[in-house]
Amino acid sequence: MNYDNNSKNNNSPRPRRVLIMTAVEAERDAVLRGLNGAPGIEVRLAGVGPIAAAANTAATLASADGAKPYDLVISAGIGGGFIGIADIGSIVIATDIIAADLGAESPEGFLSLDELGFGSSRLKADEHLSSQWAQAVLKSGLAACTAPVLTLSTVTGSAATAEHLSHRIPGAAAEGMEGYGVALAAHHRNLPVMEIRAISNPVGPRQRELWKIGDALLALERACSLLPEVLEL
Ligand SMILES: O=C(O)c1cccc(C(=O)CC[C@H]2O[C@@H](n3cnc4c(=O)[nH]cnc43)[C@H](O)[C@@H]2O)c1
Repeated sequence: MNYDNNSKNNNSPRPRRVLIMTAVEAERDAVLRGLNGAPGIEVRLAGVGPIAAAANTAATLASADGAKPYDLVISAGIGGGFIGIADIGSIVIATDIIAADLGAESPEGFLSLDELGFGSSRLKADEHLSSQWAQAVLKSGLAACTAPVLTLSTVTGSAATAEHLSHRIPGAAAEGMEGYGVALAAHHRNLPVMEIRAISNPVGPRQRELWKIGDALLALERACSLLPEVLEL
């Protein structure tokens, strides 16, 4: 990817037109409140789950063909946090975006896409921008970390599955349902990608009534308010 850029002190070129994909309207509205009209960043709905997210991101990227293309894609939303790693109300910014349930079961255990020889279930997030954003979030007073973020078609709903995922993907801090779909669409166009998850619930036994969606949306809004400066837009 080539930007004409004057970005300071890094190897990543500075993005000029940024696409943020959220699953649902409440997340989109939180992101928009945070951005507060910042130029150069557009927010679109991905729908829930990796399939809708891939299709809608690909369509949105294609719609820019012939016009000014996007040059950075971000998957943003609330998510589950792995217990002891990412607490409710904290922010996780992905180092790696991993399709954690894409593969095959076998008597010996789960086989990923990589192990099956069909490609990779792990896509790298833009390292520099992700780290800059996490540092800015931390500096603002919110808890934040960079770590692998899992994408699943099925929200984890038991301690056994949470433990299994943690064991299979060491260091995973959060899970959501769209990141890999958004990232794959960006990857097919050689575009850099990031994923941010504001933690609304622990990964584990399903207790939907205990999800702190308001806290997570507020954290998402605050993190997104820092994005224009991080991207030097
Ligand atoms: O009910 C509401 O007001 C509301 C507001 C904002 C978002 C929602 C959602 O239900 C979003 C679904 C979205 O959240 C992600 N998510 C959240 N927790 C998890 C999890 O533990 N595991 C996987 N995904 C999670 C996911 O990306 C969904 O698309 C409701």
